[in-house]
Amino acid sequence: MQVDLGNVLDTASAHGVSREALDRLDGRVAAAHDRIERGREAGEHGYESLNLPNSTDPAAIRDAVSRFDDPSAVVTVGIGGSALGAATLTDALESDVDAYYLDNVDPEAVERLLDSLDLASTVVNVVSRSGTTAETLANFLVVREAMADAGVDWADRTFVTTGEEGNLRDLADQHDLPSLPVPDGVPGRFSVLSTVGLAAAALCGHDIEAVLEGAAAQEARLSDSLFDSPAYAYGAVSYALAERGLRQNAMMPYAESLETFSEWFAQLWAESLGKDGLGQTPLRALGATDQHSQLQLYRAGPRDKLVTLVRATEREDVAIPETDLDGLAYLGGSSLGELLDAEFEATEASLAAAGCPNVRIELDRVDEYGLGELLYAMEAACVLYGELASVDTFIQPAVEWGKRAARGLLGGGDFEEAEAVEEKSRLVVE
Ligand SMILES: O=P(O)(O)OC[C@H]1O[C@](O)(CO)[C@@H](O)[C@@H]1O
Repeated sequence: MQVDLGNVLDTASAHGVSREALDRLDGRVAAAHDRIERGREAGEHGYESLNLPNSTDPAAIRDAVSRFDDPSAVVTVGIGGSALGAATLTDALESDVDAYYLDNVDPEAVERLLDSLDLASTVVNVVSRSGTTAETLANFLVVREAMADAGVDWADRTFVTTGEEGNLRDLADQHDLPSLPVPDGVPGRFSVLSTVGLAAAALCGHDIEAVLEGAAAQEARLSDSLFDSPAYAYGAVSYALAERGLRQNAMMPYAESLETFSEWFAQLWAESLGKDGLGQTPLRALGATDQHSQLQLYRAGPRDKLVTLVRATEREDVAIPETDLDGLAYLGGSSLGELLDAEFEATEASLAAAGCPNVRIELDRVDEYGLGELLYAMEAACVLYGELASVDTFIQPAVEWGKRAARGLLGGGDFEEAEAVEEKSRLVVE
């Protein structure tokens, strides 16, 4: 995996992040790296996430899921970090096992999915670090009843990943369900390289060892200089641009297989760095598709964005047939992959020509190893950004208000937030 900052330097006159500015910042990167390494050594909350390539035991995961041989489908019931990491892996990789995610409580979508499945050959993979998340537990209760109604022994088809305490742990112990622990010190959004993200991947037959090897390769590149570590180069330049007002980051992979990766990145970047009025808002885009929807804004709208372009340099390809249609000869005989690469490079240059900084991230392939590299590098980039911005990267207190309000509205307790919902002003125009 490589990170190319060239277009940031080429647009320095528009935002000030020049080579000299990066050289000055590199001193702070060294201090931040030192802090991160001390946190990793001590197994501190959050920093422990960066030890996962070496601490996760793929054999234990394989052993735990081995009872489910040859499922037709795996339904992961989890939300946020308890779904997005696994989904990034299974949505990017091919498998004979269909992987689905119940990471929302939309009744129509849940019913549609359950009606479409052969529940007798489906594995239900319930994941919750806290074991108390309302959406996850509600969905699981619905899935469990659907299985019972279909005459399927749900306890025989359910696998759990959760903490030592919580409703889900109680339920797993009560019914002696096969389970895996979530690792200590690893926040949800940093848990893809653990039992949380890898159980579903193992159930779908993916090479989870290769995912960890790719991650370990980027772990080995962490150093006290951004010029030696692709992860730190990305984290440092994103921070430096945000400090200069570019507080939006459009993650734009040029691979359909990486679309879910952008969702995973959005949680990582938003929930980790969105604090104290700071942060960098992640935008989700897809190349080449969003050249035809969002690029106008990126080039000619507010000068407040970094665009991150991601691609794989090796992939399957499809030839474009020769044609005698007028004006299309330039396409005939080339391939969709060549066209996609031309679009990628043209968009990169078009952004730079408009003074919009962009970073190129290149993987060899979208495979287990490449995904391991990418996921780990983005996590390390986020941790470094958090250090440079002096925010607590590993907490997310702002999400609790809404949870209390929703619970109060459902009679799950006396929460002042629920009252605030009731007191909302109304100016309805219809
Ligand atoms: O794994 P859990 O505890 O169910 O939490 C799910 C998600 O909800 C959050 O706590 C936010 O509400 C995320 O940080 C987390 O990834």
